[in-house]
Amino acid sequence: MLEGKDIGIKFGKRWLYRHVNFELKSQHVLAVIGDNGVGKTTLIRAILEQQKLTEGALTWPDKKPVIRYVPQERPDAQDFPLRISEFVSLSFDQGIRPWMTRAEKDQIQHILDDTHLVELADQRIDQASGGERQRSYLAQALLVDPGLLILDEATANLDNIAKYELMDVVKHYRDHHHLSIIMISHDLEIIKEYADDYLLLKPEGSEFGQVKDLDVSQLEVGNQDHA
Ligand SMILES: Nc1ncnc2c1ncn2[C@@H]1O[C@H](COP(=O)(O)OP(=O)(O)OP(=O)(O)O)[C@@H](O)[C@H]1O
Repeated sequence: MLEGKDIGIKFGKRWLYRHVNFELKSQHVLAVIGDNGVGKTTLIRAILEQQKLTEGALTWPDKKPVIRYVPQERPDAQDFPLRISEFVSLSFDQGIRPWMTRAEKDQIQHILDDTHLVELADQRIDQASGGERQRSYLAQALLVDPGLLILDEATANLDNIAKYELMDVVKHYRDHHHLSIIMISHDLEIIKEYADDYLLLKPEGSEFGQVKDLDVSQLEVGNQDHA
């Protein structure tokens, strides 16, 4: 669904990387990995058309899908005393209509159910736990039924139970809603469990392949569990 061909990004005189090649297959999970500062988020910004490539191209062989981006933390979510159900519903474009239709309410209910948030629907998001907040960001992203979901270190601050809970929801949507996923992660266990392919970014030459063939010895030791 997405092809990156000979991508290079340069800031000033410094190349972050050159000759980056990868492919995101439909309903696959692509893990983008690499050391801190190598340019993982910059590549995501390029996919979101917020960053120009210096060379190479990103192409969508079919129609470009609806894309939703889930970051590690959303400081804006903390600024308003919204209930989780209200936060999730912000994805709807209601225009000037202040109420939700029956169909929209049903969709919210469905997504809250899938993300295990039904009992927390009236909880304020600024008072929710890290795992509950991440599931709320995910629910908001999934509400519009995207074709591509981008997770930017979405599990980095979560404990073992919460991160597997979150990724199981993502996996369910991948399997049942024709969803493809790009995830930035430093967590090798999560990558091995949930990702199909990997793109290892390195200034001296990037590598794309299947996770089952990933040689973990070349990754920075101790970098797995933090952002
Ligand atoms: N607009 C910009 N102008 C100049 N330099 C930039 C710009 N955007 C990013 N950089 C630099 O590019 C490098 C890569 O940043 P990026 O955030 O993409 O790395 P990352 O791999 O996501 O890092 P981390 O794992 O720490 O989140 C950094 O050195 C950053 O300072």
